[in-house]
Amino acid sequence: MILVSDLSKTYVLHTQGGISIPVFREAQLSVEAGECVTLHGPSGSGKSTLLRCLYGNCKADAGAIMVRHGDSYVDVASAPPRAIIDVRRRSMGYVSQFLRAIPRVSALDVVAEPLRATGVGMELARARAADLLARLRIPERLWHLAPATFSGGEQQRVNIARGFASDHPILLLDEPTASLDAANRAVVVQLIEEAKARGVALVGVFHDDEVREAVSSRIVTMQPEVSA
Ligand SMILES: Nc1ncnc2c1ncn2[C@@H]1O[C@H](COP(=O)(O)OP(=O)(O)OP(=O)(O)O)[C@@H](O)[C@H]1O
Repeated sequence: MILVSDLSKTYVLHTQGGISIPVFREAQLSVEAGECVTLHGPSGSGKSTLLRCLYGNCKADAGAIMVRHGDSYVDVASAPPRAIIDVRRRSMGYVSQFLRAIPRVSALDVVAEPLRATGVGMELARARAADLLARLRIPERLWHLAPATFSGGEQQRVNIARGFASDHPILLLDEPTASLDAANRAVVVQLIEEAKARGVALVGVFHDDEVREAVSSRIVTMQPEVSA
């Protein structure tokens, strides 16, 4: 589902004297349907940067990121924005650490939106959204409110529900359980297991050792690059 080859990334801090921060060099990664590959390594080793490159949010300097999109592949590292938007709509979801709350849109519709974008009717999309919000223990009285005023943990759970509501065959998870309690972490582990069973290819970063052990089909270790 994903094939990363020879991917290199160095950040250049143009506003700070052009200092270079090498993050990874000629990184390789492949992810099959039905597995959850975990990126693991010390803080600063580039886990989030690699996830952002996979999603097309961060431009690599060299290399390719072939992502399965319908019957063909798109190289996210070089594709035009229009192609990346289509990959995100139909093939690849992303659960970031923080919810980007949209003013005045209810939690239910925030969660239903990715499904609506793939052509699913409002009623079905909202029913699926309600099911996920209930599983993630968001009280029903909050479903019709915009999540901007929700607690950090509630916002994160809405974000997770949004990621898992869609039927994307690829899902990227950037520390989805960072501010959750044990009961909610267990729900996320369950959702990941169900996604694997449906054949979804997942790539994730999990700081929680127990969650990482529970969900990982494979663990890929990343090491910080040393400046030349
Ligand atoms: N937007 C950016 N501009 C410049 N440098 C950045 C940027 N984002 C990350 N970095 C640098 O790149 C390196 C890798 O950061 P990244 O966030 O990918 O690491 P990580 O392994 O996810 O870390 P953590 O476990 O702490 O979240 C770090 O040294 C960081 O300072």
